[in-house]
Amino acid sequence: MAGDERDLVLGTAGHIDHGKTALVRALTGVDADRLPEEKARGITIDLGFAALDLGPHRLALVDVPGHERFIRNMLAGASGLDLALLVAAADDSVMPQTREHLEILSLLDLSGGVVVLTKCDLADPSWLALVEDEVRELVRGTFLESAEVVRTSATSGLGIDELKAALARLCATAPDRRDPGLFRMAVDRSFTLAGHGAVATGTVASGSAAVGDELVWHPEGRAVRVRGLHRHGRAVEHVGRGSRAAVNLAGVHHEEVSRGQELAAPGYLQATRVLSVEVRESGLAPRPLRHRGRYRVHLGTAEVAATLALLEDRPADGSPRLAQLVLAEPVVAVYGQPFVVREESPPATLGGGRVLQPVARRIRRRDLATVARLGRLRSPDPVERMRVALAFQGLEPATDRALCARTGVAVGEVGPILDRLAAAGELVEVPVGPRRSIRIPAELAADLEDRVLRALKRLHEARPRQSAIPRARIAAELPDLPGEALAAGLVDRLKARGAVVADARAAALAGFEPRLSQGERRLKSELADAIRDGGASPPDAAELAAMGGTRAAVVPELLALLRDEQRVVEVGPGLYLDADVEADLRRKVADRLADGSALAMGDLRDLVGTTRKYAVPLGEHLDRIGLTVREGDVRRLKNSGICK
Ligand SMILES: Nc1nc2c(ncn2[C@@H]2O[C@H](COP(=O)(O)OP(=O)(O)OP(=O)(O)O)[C@@H](O)[C@H]2O)c(=O)[nH]1
Repeated sequence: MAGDERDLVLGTAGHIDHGKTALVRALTGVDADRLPEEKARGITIDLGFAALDLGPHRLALVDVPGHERFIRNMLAGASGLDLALLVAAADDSVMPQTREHLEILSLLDLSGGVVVLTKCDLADPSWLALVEDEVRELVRGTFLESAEVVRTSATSGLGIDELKAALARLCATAPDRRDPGLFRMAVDRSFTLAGHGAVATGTVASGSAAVGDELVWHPEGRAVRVRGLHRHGRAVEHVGRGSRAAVNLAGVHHEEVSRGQELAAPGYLQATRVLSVEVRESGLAPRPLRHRGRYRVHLGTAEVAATLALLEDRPADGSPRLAQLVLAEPVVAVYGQPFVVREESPPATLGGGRVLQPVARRIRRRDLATVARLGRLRSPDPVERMRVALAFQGLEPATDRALCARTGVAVGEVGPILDRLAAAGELVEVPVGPRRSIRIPAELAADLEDRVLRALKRLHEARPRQSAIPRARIAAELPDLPGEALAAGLVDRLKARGAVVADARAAALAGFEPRLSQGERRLKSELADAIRDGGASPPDAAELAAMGGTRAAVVPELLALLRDEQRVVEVGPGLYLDADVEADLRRKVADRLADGSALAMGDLRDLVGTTRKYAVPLGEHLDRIGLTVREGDVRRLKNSGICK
């Protein structure tokens, strides 16, 4: 939400027992430790939630566990945070999970926060000054470098008002996160509500949802309906970005819903097992990331086993490397989404990064051109990212919503960017079906056109006697193209720039001339003569083949050549009439039927002076070309004017 009223998500971070939960209670009055075991042991095991109104701003507080063993729960809570509340207890100072949480929040790309020295009632001022120095040293060079440091005591109430004031200042000044405009929520908890069914809770990462909306439940990809909504415990009609939401779902059983799954607007996300990413090593990592290393990847609220495929060597400056994550289970992600890489045993946070391709194919390290293209997705320029995403997309159609997920461009800006690219000639429209077309990068269209030209060249070489190649045959030569419409569209583009000559049926490279031997040329004119001399009773296929003698095999090609030269007309399978004879036939039939009369088969036979053997296919030919229509045993003129 822009301007002076905002919904933001703030997460606690810090070592076990450093007073995170007590601080949340002091700020909001809510005990975020809700599990009986948490209360019994006095530690946070899973995520706790509370809301804090700060004047015009509303903060959703996520309280995370500090214990090392529950770091995966911390990671689930840390996804989707805008701001951090990093705590260090005054009597304990900086401890291992203070460092690890800070590192994880840095990897997750948080924009800011407040540092809190808790339990200040337990330390004297000189000690406090030392702890504050240590904490300031810790955050140097991180996103909290310029964060305010506030001293508090949950026991005495010291500093709680100052902390609220600091948080209000932070809400007012934190940079706006761009909202792609489509609903998305990672599920962090699910339960059943008697009489209402499944409820999934989470932090709304983007967009908004209203009661009655249809959403998709991922990674299953099933449609579900929003039956009811709660925001911070109150029934509401809709929830938006930055809210803690409980979504009552129709269409799914609560036992099926679990942490790590997501709810999203239809058409937005697509489940995948391969993500292209950029990844960097954590400064705290005890060992480097390995190519083909098996790790745990934390993405959203999901935690999935994955193999890391590094696509680049380690850059000297420590900047992130291009890589792919091959996941053991499908996940959903969007462009730019941060993730963390950990190892189970011994447990350690090794690194993290952001997603560049939320749906990817495997890329080989030695495929340098593709690796370089992937690198271009790092661009801060949305137009460049769109270009690259479309190049990767190739011929697969993508909706604006899918492109939004793949580029991080807000859904409303996708169309205008595509229009701009099309206007600049960078995108061209090609047909992919009878009434469907897609826009593809001009570069890809040029590559495809090149492939059509090469296919035509191959086909001409294989059929030197054929003046043109049927469009269907050209399409068959490029089996990976989706459907004949695309091949036909590419032929038309080539025709428009004069590289091929084509009609509705067939195409040839511009300047191609069929090549015939002397004997073949002679045979061709003999065939033409025989067909002409046969009049309306020309030689049939067997007779024509017999004329070929030892060259019988090339007869069909020579006939096709005569047809392409419009010297003969194929009136039935293997049955050719001289072009003049065929025109004469049409004229005679048209004249005869001009008065609306009907023509029986015997009449047609007598009219053109042939036998029944020929009259039947001739009649069918006249129907096929639209001159006549058959009504039972007779034919009538379909409409006038066809016969010229
Ligand atoms: N004296 C004093 N004790 C505090 C203060 N804040 C918390 N404590 C105590 O410190 C202990 C741990 O506090 P929690 O708030 O549960 O700590 P936590 O960081 O949430 O712990 P985990 O979530 O399990 O990591 C509890 O016994 C609290 O009563 C404080 O300001 N002063």
